[in-house]
Amino acid sequence: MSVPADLLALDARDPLSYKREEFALPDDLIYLDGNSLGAMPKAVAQRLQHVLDEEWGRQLIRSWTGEADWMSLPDRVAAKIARLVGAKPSEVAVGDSTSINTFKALAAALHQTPRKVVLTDADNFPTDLYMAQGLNALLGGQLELRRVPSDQIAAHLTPDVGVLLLTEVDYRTGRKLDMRGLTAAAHAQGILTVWDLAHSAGAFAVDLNGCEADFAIGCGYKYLNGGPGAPAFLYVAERCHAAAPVFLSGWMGHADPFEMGREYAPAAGARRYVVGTPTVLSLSALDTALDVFADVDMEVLRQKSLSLTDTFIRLMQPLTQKHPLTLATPEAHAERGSQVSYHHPDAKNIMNKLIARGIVGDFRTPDILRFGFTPLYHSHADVWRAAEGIAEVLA
Ligand SMILES: Cc1ncc(COP(=O)(O)O)c(C=O)c1O
Ligand SMILES: Nc1ccccc1C(=O)C[C@H](N)C(=O)O
Repeated sequence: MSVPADLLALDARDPLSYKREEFALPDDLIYLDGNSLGAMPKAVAQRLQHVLDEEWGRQLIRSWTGEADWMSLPDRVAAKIARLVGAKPSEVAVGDSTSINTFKALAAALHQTPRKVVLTDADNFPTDLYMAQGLNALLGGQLELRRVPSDQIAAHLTPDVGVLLLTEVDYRTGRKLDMRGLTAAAHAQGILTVWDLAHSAGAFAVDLNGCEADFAIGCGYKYLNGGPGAPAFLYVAERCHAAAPVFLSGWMGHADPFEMGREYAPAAGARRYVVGTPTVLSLSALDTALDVFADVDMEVLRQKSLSLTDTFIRLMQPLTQKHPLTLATPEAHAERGSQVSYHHPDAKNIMNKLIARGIVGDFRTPDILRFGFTPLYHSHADVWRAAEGIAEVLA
């Protein structure tokens, strides 16, 4: 069997098809895991070679301030991410991991309210829960981490809740929450919001300012393609800066680090949330990876993402009749991120077989088969080939 004509026609008029060329991806692989580790933009290799040979190798310490200007690299990367998440450049700080930024955001948010309850999704990504637990230990156990199923969040926005900590797109099911509606409902009860955009940033247009979000965090190595362990980001709405203290007050977030003053004084804007020395190699990789988005209209990207996931769900539908396979991802576009997941009792074994055939997705406990779609490098033909391979493995 070969790729059906209707899918080839969709690919023929795909406005993003030229983007595939910008990525180094093995031809014999259908890589459906850009939601865990994004593929490598080819330009990153050249950029890193330049950083090694010239910026580090020849210019050495002069690169902190010279042409390379490593000191401002976090801010330059922040400006590129800000465009993708609907924020002002001065509201985004780049560096550290998502986990650490979750700690910064949660600590700063809790400081702005006398309330002690953190409301979260019971199935939130583990690190979000763990960071809240660690912060609670630091605060002497005064917090209550209240976990409820995601469809009951709205009903639990009660006046004792101080902070709402949510991941916009669920890493297991791919279900997308209504960030605008939940943020407004939280604010109506005097609750601050911390949104984890790990599976949102770079997957579709995020509108933090439009949603009046207070705090957000996100990953650099998933849909932003910044490479393994890429720096993460923290968003703090401008109106929260004055009241959001910098607890991890490192010298690189100081207003004038080389003044070497004895007292901490925050830098302007979100730069204050940068802690220590910028990780230049990984920041450089992320900086160049973000250039892939420079000419991309995020609405066009979203339309293609939905077309890919719609196609996958349609092609998989007959398999759900024949096998103990059930769709875990909402079919409504407004409730879907850029991944599609299924429950299957033998999910782990099936995913291992798929990976052995070059169809790379994820198994997630307890029974989830997860497939991530990346409009920058997937075609509808890839979706069809993936579904064919899955059908053969299930058979
Ligand atoms: C929702 C979510 N938050 C956070 C993380 C990861 O955080 P970190 O980069 O600190 O490992 C992930 C994935 O690893 C994730 O899916
Ligand atoms: N950072 C990683 C390191 C190793 C293996 C996976 C990850 C992931 O990012 C997993 C991802 N957060 C997920 O949604 O499952």
